[in-house]
Amino acid sequence: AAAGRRSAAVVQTAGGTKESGVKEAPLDLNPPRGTRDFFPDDMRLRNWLFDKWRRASELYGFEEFDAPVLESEDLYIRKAGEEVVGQLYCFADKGGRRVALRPELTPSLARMVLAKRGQLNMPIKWFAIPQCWRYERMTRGRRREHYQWNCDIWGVGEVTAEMELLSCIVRFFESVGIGSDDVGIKVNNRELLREVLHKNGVPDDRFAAVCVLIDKLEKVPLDHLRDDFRALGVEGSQLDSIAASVRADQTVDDVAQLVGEDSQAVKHLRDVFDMADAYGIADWLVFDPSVVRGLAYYTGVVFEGFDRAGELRAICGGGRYDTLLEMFGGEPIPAVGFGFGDAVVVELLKTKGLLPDFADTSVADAVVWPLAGGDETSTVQQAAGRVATRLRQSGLKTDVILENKKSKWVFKHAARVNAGVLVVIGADEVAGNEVTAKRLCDKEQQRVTLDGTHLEDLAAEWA
Ligand SMILES: OCc1cccc(Br)n1
Repeated sequence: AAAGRRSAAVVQTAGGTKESGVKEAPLDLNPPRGTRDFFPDDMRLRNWLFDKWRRASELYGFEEFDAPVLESEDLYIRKAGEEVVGQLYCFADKGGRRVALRPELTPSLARMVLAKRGQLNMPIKWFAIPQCWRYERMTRGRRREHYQWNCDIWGVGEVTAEMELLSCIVRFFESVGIGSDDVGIKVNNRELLREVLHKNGVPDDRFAAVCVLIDKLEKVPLDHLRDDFRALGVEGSQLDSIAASVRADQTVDDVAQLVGEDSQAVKHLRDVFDMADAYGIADWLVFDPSVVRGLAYYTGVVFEGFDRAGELRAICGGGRYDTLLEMFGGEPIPAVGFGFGDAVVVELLKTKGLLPDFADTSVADAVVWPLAGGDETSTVQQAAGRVATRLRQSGLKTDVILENKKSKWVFKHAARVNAGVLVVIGADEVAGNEVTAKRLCDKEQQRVTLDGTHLEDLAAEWA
């Protein structure tokens, strides 16, 4: 098709292809707006991050799962005014079905649990690293996709589930060199807000939508949201009292005075902080009654990782969502989980000088170089294929020089892929059923017979 753009455009039609002679616009070489290409250097960092996420998950006994990136739009139709729903990347497919690129993973997980209800060993401790999507007007220049590490525990109503998740997050941070002086985790309990709403006469069916608005208070002044609160029937002194209850500068004792020490919400919060020491995460946790997170379905403890320098957006977040299955017509199962995006944490690692250095990545242990170009090209290239196959079967990452290259190029390439040994095969070597192995760190070399496993042994030693 690119060739077609240079001469005459070749277009695919129902009856095949035809020359149209019409010059098409040059192909846009950028990825679609808001998306990223991952060239090998980018992929090395992504794989490194995902590996750290996977190791933390497996350390805590989570099992990996996944679901389609494309889901029925119905999974995300919620009326609480959430940003993630307002930015749904949705469309009608060729069958006229309303579908959406998943903006988050939890609804897919809920669908899977409901589908297998009664057949799953509970509790579920599952993790995934899905690519998630949103369709945001690019005026804000933000991404439309990110990879988000998710860990979820289903079937446990106890605070122990929250502790598993919070400490799993901390272990990840520690595994990449981030400490509790760099990052904290704000912890709150939406049940507090529910109790405050009850005290202020706000009907329970307004709870989710009020939480979504309260979440916006972090970025938007209360006066800018009064109309939205009024639309929910929350206004005047009632609103001021609710806004006062979520002020960040309060302790658990302060809110206990507000809602009563016998409050379940206060008890659950105290349990989290009381257990934090046992999990080695007390230094990381900060009570913050202003944190409610932006998802409508959270019902209990919520939490949010933040950089203590206050320069970045939330690093991760999550919470308890005990009634989500009711949204899908099922009997509720207690659940708690978090999402951890791949963007902010990389910014944090950059500012802390903690990004890994991949310069020494071993792309190949050995490079096999057939001295092609003469009458013997085919012979030496076949010999190279046999030698490379033997080395690969012995477990050595092996690259082959695929065309006639000058020595300077070959040595530069071998250095770029950080190979330890160069195996040279010319007509002489073929005739003697040998190869010449060169150790690249000091240029020591040996003629090695291809009989037996001498080559594999030496290459493994020199790789
Ligand atoms: O954090 C909300 C979100 C959802 C999907 C994609 C991106 Br980028 N961000």
